[in-house]
Amino acid sequence: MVKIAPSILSADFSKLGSEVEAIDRGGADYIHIDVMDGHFVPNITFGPPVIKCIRKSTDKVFDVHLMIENPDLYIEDFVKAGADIITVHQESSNHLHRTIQLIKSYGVKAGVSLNPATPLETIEYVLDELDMVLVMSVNPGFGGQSFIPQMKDKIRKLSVIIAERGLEVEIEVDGGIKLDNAREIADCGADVLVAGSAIFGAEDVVEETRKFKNI
Ligand SMILES: O=C(CO)[C@H](O)[C@H](O)COP(=O)(O)O
Ligand SMILES: [Fe+2]
Repeated sequence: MVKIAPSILSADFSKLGSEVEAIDRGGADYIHIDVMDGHFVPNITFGPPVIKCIRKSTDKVFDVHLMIENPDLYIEDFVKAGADIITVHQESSNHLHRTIQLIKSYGVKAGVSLNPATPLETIEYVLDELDMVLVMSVNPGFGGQSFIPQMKDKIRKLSVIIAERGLEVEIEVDGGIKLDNAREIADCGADVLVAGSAIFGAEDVVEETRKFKNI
């Protein structure tokens, strides 16, 4: 069954604890946490202190999506704050293999994310080191953008590569996922669907999370 990872990027930050409790109650598998530094992407969100605070609100898996430059400098801080999966961008690391080893050295899961324009070939030689590949289906930086349709082909191709190589790497897809395209994206081979504005923009966040779980 496809996993659902609501992105707190679109939550009401003035009540972040109760927003996280709501997606937990709705059946979220992962809590997707978007960290932006104003350099790698043209937006700034939050860092380890905020993550440490919301760690008290749920036991669910913290799926931390780092959209930052020099990620190696901050991995330890995110682990200490409560991250379970740490995903870095392929485009943000000069020594991606080293960054992946660093993440795994702390006993947490390692993911690599690809911007829409970045080919799958760029992770060919690190794929067997990974727990997750995060396929960005919008250009990172903001919630509420539209799904880029060409990413369906990318998800399908990645799914075939993972199966052919006999790997256990989850495919997470992030950006522009709504109730009306979620099934189709899952059918392309996605294991985890991120949804931010679609869930937190709804009247009833618990109910909307449940609807995603039931697609
Ligand atoms: O990483 C992200 C943006 O860079 C977000 O996780 C993503 O965009 C989710 O928001 P939405 O579901 O509203 O598109
Ligand atoms: Fe994200």
